[in-house]
Amino acid sequence: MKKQIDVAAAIICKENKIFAARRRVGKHLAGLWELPGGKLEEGETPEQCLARELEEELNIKARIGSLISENIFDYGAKAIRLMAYEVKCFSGDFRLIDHDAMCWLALNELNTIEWAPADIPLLDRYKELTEMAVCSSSSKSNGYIQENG
Ligand SMILES: Nc1nc2c([nH]c(=O)n2[C@H]2C[C@H](O)[C@@H](COP(=O)(O)OP(=O)(O)OP(=O)(O)O)O2)c(=O)[nH]1
Repeated sequence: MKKQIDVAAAIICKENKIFAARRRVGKHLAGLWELPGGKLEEGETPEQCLARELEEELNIKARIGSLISENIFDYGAKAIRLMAYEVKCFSGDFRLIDHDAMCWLALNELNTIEWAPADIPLLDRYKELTEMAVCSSSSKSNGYIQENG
C-alpha cells in the first residue's frame, strides 16, 4: 500500500484575508499555491510541526489555533493527509525562504490563483465556516435592532 504522508498547513488570517505562498520551481507541485506548512517529523504534533515550519519557511512566530479540516489526497506518486489549522496570532515580518511568491486573499478572491488540488476542499470548508460565523453574528445584531410595526 502507498505510504500516506502527514502534512500540516496553516490558514493564516489577517484583516479578513488569508495568506498563500507559491511552490517554487523544482519542487513537487511547482508553480501551484499552497498554505504554508510541511511534513510532520517523527514524534511531532501537527501544531509543533506548523510552528516550526512557519518559522523556517516564513520567519514568523505563530500561535497555532484549531483544526479546520483535513483532506486525504492521492497525487499518484504519493498520498498526503493535509491538515489545515487556523492561525490568527503571529509576529515577525514575512520573509520568503522556501517559496517564490506570496499573497493575501479575501475569501471571495481565493479562486483567483491555482491552488494545490489537496487544498481546495479545505479552503471551501474554511469559507463555509467563516460565512456561517458572519451569518450568525449578523443575525444576532439584526435581532437586537428589530422593531415592531
Ligand atoms: N506545505 C504544504 N504542502 C502541501 C499543501 N498542499 C499540498 O498538496 N501539499 C503537498 C506538497 C508536498 O507534496 C507535501 C508537503 O510537503 P513539504 O512542503 O514538506 O514538501 P517538499 O515538497 O518541500 O518536500 P521534500 O519532499 O522536497 O522534502 O504536501 C499545502 O497547502 N501546504
